[in-house]
Parts: sequence; C-alpha cells; structure tokens
Amino acid sequence: MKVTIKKFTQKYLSNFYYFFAHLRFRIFFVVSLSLFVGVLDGFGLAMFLPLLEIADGISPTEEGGNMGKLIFLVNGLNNMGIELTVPIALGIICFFFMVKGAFAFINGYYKIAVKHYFVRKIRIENLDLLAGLKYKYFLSADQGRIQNSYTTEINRVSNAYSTYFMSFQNGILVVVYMTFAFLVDWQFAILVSLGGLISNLIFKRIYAGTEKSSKKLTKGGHDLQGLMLQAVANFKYLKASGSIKQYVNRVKKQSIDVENTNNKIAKYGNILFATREPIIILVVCTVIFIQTSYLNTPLEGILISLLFFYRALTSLMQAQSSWNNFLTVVGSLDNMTEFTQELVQNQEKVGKIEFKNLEDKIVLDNVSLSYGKTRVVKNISFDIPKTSEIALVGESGSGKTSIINMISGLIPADGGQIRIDGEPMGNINIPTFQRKIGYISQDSVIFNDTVFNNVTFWDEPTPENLEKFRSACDRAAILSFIETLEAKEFEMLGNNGLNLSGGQKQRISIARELYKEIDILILDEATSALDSETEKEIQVNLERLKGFYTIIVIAHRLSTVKNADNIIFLNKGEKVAMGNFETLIELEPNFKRMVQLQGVHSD
Ligand SMILES: Nc1ncnc2c1ncn2[C@@H]1O[C@H](COP(=O)(O)OP(=O)(O)OP(=O)(O)O)[C@@H](O)[C@H]1O
Repeated sequence: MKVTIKKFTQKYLSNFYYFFAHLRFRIFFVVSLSLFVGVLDGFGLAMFLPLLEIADGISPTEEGGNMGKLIFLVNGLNNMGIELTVPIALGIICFFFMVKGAFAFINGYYKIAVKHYFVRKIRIENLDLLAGLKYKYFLSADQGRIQNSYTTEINRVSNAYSTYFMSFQNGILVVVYMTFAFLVDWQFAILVSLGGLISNLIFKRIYAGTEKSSKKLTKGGHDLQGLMLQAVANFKYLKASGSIKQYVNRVKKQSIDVENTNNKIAKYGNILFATREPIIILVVCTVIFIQTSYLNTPLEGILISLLFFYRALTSLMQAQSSWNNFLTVVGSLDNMTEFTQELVQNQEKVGKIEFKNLEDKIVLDNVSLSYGKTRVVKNISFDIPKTSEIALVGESGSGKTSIINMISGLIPADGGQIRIDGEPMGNINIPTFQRKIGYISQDSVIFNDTVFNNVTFWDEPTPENLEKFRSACDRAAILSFIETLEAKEFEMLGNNGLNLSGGQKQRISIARELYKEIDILILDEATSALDSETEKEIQVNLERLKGFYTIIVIAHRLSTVKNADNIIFLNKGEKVAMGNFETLIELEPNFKRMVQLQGVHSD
C-alpha cells in the first residue's frame, strides 16, 4: 500500500509539484476558474430539466420529481420570488451560459498569461544557472544535452504545461458533471463511472507506449543536437579530410531514429483520436438502453442525463487525450527537472569580496589539481607581481593550461591556496575578478557580428566608445586592417571569423580584451597561429603592453617569452625550475635543449 501511494505520488504529484514550484498561487487561480466555469455550465444545463417539465405540463416544484437533489435550484428561485415559466427558464439558462462565457474568456486569458510567465521564468532561471555553472562540470557535460535543453526541450516543457493543465481542467469538469449527474440520478452516475473506467483501461497501454517514446525522443534529441554542434564546429576538417559523407551518414542515422520515435508517438495519438467518439457513442447508447429498458426513467430525465453524460464523457475523453499529449512531452519535463537540478548542484561557489584592481600580486602557494584520481598539478608555488610578465613553459600535458585555469578562477585548486593581494581566492567574488582578466586562447573567439560588436561586446557606438574601440584596435595592431574594410568597423565578420586569417582573428581577440579595461592578460599559445611577420608584430605590441598589464603567457615558441620577467618551467605537473630566460638556460639543461632545438637566440 505504502509503495503504491509512493508510486502514485511520484508519478502524478512530482509533475504537479514542478509546476507548483514555479507558479505557486497562480495554479489555484487557474484551477478555481475552471471549476467556476464547470459549475456555471452545470447550472445552465440543469435548468433544462424544469424547462422540459414545464413544457410537458409537470410542475418542477414537486419534491421527488425528475430533478432529484437539484431541486434546490428551483426552490431557491421560488424563494427569491421567481415563478418559473418557459420564458423565465429560458432567460435563466441564457444568463448562466453568458456568465459562463465571460468566465471562460477570463480563464483562457489568465491561462495564456500564466503560460507566458512560466516559460519566461524557466528560461531565465536556467540561463542564470548556466552563467554560474562550474567550469569543471561543463568539461564533462553533454553539450548536445545543454543545447537541446535550452532550445527544443524548453518549448516542449511549455507544451507540457498546456497539456497538463488542459487534462487537469477536463478532469475537474468530469468531477463537476459527475456531481451534477449524481444529484439528478445516482444510477446514471454509476453507469458513467463504469464507462469512463472501461475506456481508461483501453487507453492505458497507449499511455505507457507514449511515455516511453517521449523519453526516447528527448534522449535522441540531445544526441542529434550534439552531432550537429560538432558538424558545425568541425566543418572545415570534415570537408578537407573527405570524411563529411561518413559523418553525415552518422547524423542521418540519428535523425531517422528521432523521426521514427516521433512517428510512433503520432500513431499512438491517432489511435486515441479515432477511437474516442465511437467509445462515447457506445457508452451513451448502452446507458440509454439500460435506462429505458430496465430503469423506466422518464424522457426528461434521460435527456438531462444525456446532456450531463455527454458533457462528462467528452471532458473525460478530452482529459485522456490531453493526458496523452502531456505524456508525449513528459520526457522533456523529466529532463528539465533533472537538468535544472544538475545546474543548481554544480553552481560555482562565489566569495563575497568584490574585486576592483590588482594592487600587489597573485601568489600560488603549494597549489595542486587533480582530475579524478590523477594529479596533474603538483605543489606549485610562485608569485605574479603586478604588471610583471610571467611565462609558463613545458612539454604538452605538463599542466600549463591547468595552472592558468586555476589562476583565472575557472577551476578551484584542490590543494594549497591561490591568494590575490593576500586574499584567498575562495573569498573573492570570482566573476568580478574575471571581468578584469583578458583571455586570449589558442582558438580565437569570433562572434558572427560586426568588428565593432566583436570588440566592444555590443556596446553602443557612441563617440566615446568609438574612440575607445579605435584605441584598443590600435594597441592590438588591427586598426589599419579595419580601415581597409568596406564597412570599416561595421563590417560583418561571418561565422566564427571564417573570412579572417588566423593572425587577424587573434588581433581582434586582443583588441576585445584591451577594450575591456583589464588588469591581467592571459595569453594561451596566443602566437601559435601567426606567421613570423605577424608574430613579430604582436611581439612588439606585447612589449608595448608590458608594464601596463600583468601578463601571463603560455607559449611553445620560446621566442615569445624571451623577455618575460619570470619563466616557470614545468614537467609532468611539477615546477622544475624558475627564472628569467638566461638564468633558466644556465640552470636547466632540458630548457637549454628546448631553446637550442627551436633555434632561439638570447639577445
Ligand atoms: N578536463 C580534463 N579531464 C581530465 N584530464 C585532463 C583534463 N584537462 C587536462 N587534463 C590532463 O591534465 C594534464 C595537464 O593538461 P594541461 O592541458 O594543463 O597541459 P598543457 O601543459 O597545457 O598541455 P598543452 O601544451 O598540450 O596544451 C594532461 O595530462 C591532461 O591529459
């Protein structure tokens, strides 16, 4: 029994709770309005009975007449001094249905407003959660799922809301009509219940199939989005290596899988749609047969029974059909619930202290980092004084990027401590610190927009901002190139800057960081995609930035770091040696070998 209750609660109330958590009192308004509409409809319909009786010459006030317990309606009218005649009864019926129409309008209007509120709320909530997501979680997250959840799935959750409440409302109507039916004739009410139960048994299998397919559809959607994301990101490689056909075949297979599931769901829906009416008619005819042949119910009673009956069954079928539609998207609701929970659990912890400017230095004190059980950074200590230039050097996989990820607050160190101006990083509000960091990675980030928007991040093109933009571009050595463009700073840059050279992309990235008014500039292999001419140019520019910013560089080309104040030489996550270029050559034979291999001369 306990298990059954738990199962029932999980199955039906968890969905209700999801909506309730987002909508609170609004849910009760939606439900109450539906209830009101149903009751008004019931009163309107009930008035047909005295009408028919008057028309038939029977006094509707007679106790024990065809109205059953609903006689209170007629008695109430009598007490108010209203004597029922055919025109008065007709007038009252019209009144009930007009008020019902007005409430139905308010109900519909309110439902639309609540739906809008609901969808906006989950969109905004989840987007805020995305902004606060731990980078370490993101590294192992399914990107197809993230993309799918924020686009397709969120729309399906909006459908889930509509269909859930549609079926809920119809469920309420069934209860209202059944109550009216009970008040008129209890035998009739029992027959309705039986009819409803039988049809529900028939549909149970369809529900189960639909629910299963819905979950499959959500998972298939994640995978398809993931594949598409990768197709777009790696289009050049796929094309150039001739593997695009093979890849597209893989995407086709996934796409067909998703389509097949959609097809299955549609087929279930069709069975429900086609069998609805025959089942209603079958139950209606059976009940009329039973009432006339065995129960000798008078004609008026049958007609009113029929009205309530038909209304109750139509609502029941509507409820079943909406429920099935809800089940087609229930997978998305489950996914969204889990997805949001995961986002909440993986929010980065943010300290209280707002970061303004670097005043003194960043200190790495015995810092370590592990991925799973593997320690990739081992007890590293060094200082980064304000406006100095520090370089991280070492073979591939030696831990350079991991150290940068910790310094920039992307991943917290799991051993030792990083202090910024003496304050442990954990106490600092990391986003305020990151706003002061310029990050130029191996793959330059270019947005599909104008040069101006790419550099200013959609600032207004006011004269001051344009001046600031030019100054940043000048310092990044990209201004002369922008001047040659047809639309100058308002030239579109195309998908991920495909119409730019690697060097140009990197210089635009540098301009963006300089525009931001940063304190710390991180260059991760920033010069790797540049030809030697451009590299020299950037080198000159970096030299110009030296002394104004705190610069941390990762470079494989040792020529880039020749003038760094301090070079940290790493091997397998450990700091092997530290010093300026000349000192390191003297101290560290492996560094000397790397320098010789690259043909770099100290000047
Ligand atoms: N997200 C991750 N999950 C698990 N291991 C990782 C992850 N990122 C990096 N590593 C491992 O951590 C070690 C250090 O990687 P890191 O990227 O810091 O090295 P690197 O010196 O920057 O290398 P490269 O010069 O090739 O960019 C490597 O062994 C790498 O395999």
